[in-house]
Amino acid sequence: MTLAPLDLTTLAFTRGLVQIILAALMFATLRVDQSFRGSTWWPVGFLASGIALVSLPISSPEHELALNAVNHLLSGFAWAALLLGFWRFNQQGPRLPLLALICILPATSLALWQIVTPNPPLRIVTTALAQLVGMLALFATLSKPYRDEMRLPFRGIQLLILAYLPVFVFQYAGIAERTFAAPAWMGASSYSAVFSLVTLLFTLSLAVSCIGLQFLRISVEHADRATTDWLTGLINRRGLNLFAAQDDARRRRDGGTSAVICLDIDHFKAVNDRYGHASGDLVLQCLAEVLRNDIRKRDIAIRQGGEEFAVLLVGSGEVDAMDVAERIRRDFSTQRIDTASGTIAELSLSAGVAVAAANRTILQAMDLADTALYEAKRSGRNRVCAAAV
Ligand SMILES: Nc1nc2c(ncn2[C@@H]2O[C@H](COP(=O)(O)OP(=O)(O)OP(=O)(O)O)[C@@H](O)[C@H]2O)c(=O)[nH]1
Repeated sequence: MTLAPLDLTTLAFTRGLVQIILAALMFATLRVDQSFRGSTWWPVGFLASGIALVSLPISSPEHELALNAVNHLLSGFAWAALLLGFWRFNQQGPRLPLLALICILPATSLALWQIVTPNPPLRIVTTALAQLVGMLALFATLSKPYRDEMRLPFRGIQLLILAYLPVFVFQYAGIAERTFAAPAWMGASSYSAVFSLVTLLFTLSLAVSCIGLQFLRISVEHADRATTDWLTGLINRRGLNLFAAQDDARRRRDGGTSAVICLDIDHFKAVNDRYGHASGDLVLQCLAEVLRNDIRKRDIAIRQGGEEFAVLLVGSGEVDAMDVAERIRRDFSTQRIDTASGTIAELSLSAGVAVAAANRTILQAMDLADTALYEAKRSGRNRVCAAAV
């Protein structure tokens, strides 16, 4: 049994059309994302590669150079655009020398063909090299996802590249050496047709992965926003519940304590009344910054709402928590905030501290810290009180 030879040019044209349709689909679906991180370069890459393939069957002796140029330059640019998209998506800066190499290789191939000597193997190797460099650079980029949620899909695309790479190398090395190692039951042109179809599958999977990644990013950012306070960038009350549950589980498992500090700006209403609501917002942002500076990386600063804040000190006890609360109180009191209505000075806050242990959850400790905070307000403000045990 042998497979009937397939028309390779028609297959390449079909692949090109599919890529153009995929690019249009990407543009349409990814328009929902306002930041367009990565997304604009991805469809640009698929579009460029699609146009290069669609131009293959066009035969016009007087425009041969132009057609060759379109085909070569676009295929290099397509990989450069795809890579740029992944770098932007992964929050990495562009590596310009690598991009230049990917664009220059097919151009060199074209120049050699047109100016030096038409040499089919050299032309194929040089052009394929650009795609190979692009693929390897993409593989390397996917090894370092910008956040944990992307690890699994990135691994998936790496596997895709690993599966496609041998087919790619085998095909181009075979053509270049003119030693086509197609199996006996499959004619040489059938093998090329299989290669073409595998390439189509690879391209399709890559395009679907790009769309999937973009939607994953949007949903991850929505989830972030749901647990983040928009004004200060701190964790909000909903986020606190998640971290509190995690910390409770950790302490049940490993023992030890964690501490919470509840904080409330003193006479904040007077600040709003005197300097305006926008200036009040600056004070809230200023306290958020003080909190960020005064706690460790593993601790969590929370804006509970209004001018009420909290800090979860993971693995800490009361003595440490009292020190941190005192430091925050002191640092906040030295802040000066310039506003259109004058400089806001004499800022102060009150704080209450409590400890969560095996028999007390973070949220129960928060209630106790709140009572201690009330005590601090009642006894004159601008002070830190520990919860009565
Ligand atoms: N600028 C600004 N003000 C807010 C925001 N959320 C709540 N507030 C204001 O915070 C003020 C809280 O006032 P109070 O609860 O009376 O507390 P206070 O004036 O700080 O008094 P004490 O806590 O007793 O020292 C109110 O005037 C609210 O309008 C916000 O997001 N931005």
